[in-house]
Amino acid sequence: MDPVEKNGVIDRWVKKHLVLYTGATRHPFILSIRDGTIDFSSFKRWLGQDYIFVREFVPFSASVLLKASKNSDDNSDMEVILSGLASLSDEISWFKQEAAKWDVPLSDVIVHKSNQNYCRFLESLMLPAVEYSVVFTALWAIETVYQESFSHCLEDGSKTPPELLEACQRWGSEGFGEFCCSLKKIANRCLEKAPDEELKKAEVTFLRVLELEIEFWDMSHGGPK
Ligand SMILES: Cc1ncc(CNC=O)c(N)n1
Repeated sequence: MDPVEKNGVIDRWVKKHLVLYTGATRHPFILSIRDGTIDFSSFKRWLGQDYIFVREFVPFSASVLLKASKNSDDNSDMEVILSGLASLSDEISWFKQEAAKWDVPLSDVIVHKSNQNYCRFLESLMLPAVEYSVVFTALWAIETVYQESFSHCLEDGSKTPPELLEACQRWGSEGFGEFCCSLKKIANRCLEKAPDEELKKAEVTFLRVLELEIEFWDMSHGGPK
């Protein structure tokens, strides 16, 4: 493929896989937050499981940072990833505080199968052999699903319960949106230079993230286990 055709790879993939993308970013769980019908027990289930996920997401982000320091041709990549890592520290504190507020005991959360699958997938991406463009695509997709989902709950006309506004602002804020925009630019730059085979791998990884995000929402939204 010539370089011109590869421009805006991410936008092309989002368009090409719009049904799955929308499935992840407009999931019934998110729509129930937005229309105020959410069952708080679902939110609590999500909170406990996401705390475990985020703890696994830290070493994943660190592995992307390590790959940036070795492979990237642009120094600013590292700064973007580092700022993401720094906010994860704050995020872990938030989860603990929020869990206390909702009486969710984080010490004895049983890891749900869907969460376990997702964490295993992150582990597989941490292997040194996985290309920078592939892991960066995953990083962009993971963050963007949350950004698109939670910002939807803050739009005009949404009836998000006040108790959940803080959670929505964490990922739905303008600042997080800008962060995702920076991730997208870097992902596009890496993908433009990637050989076709690597590009294919990155696309498959993108689709896998979307599936895993949908399963994660399903787990939160579903009835008691
Ligand atoms: C399942 C899942 N996907 C994406 C995010 C957002 N990234 C870090 O917080 C998250 N917390 N949980």
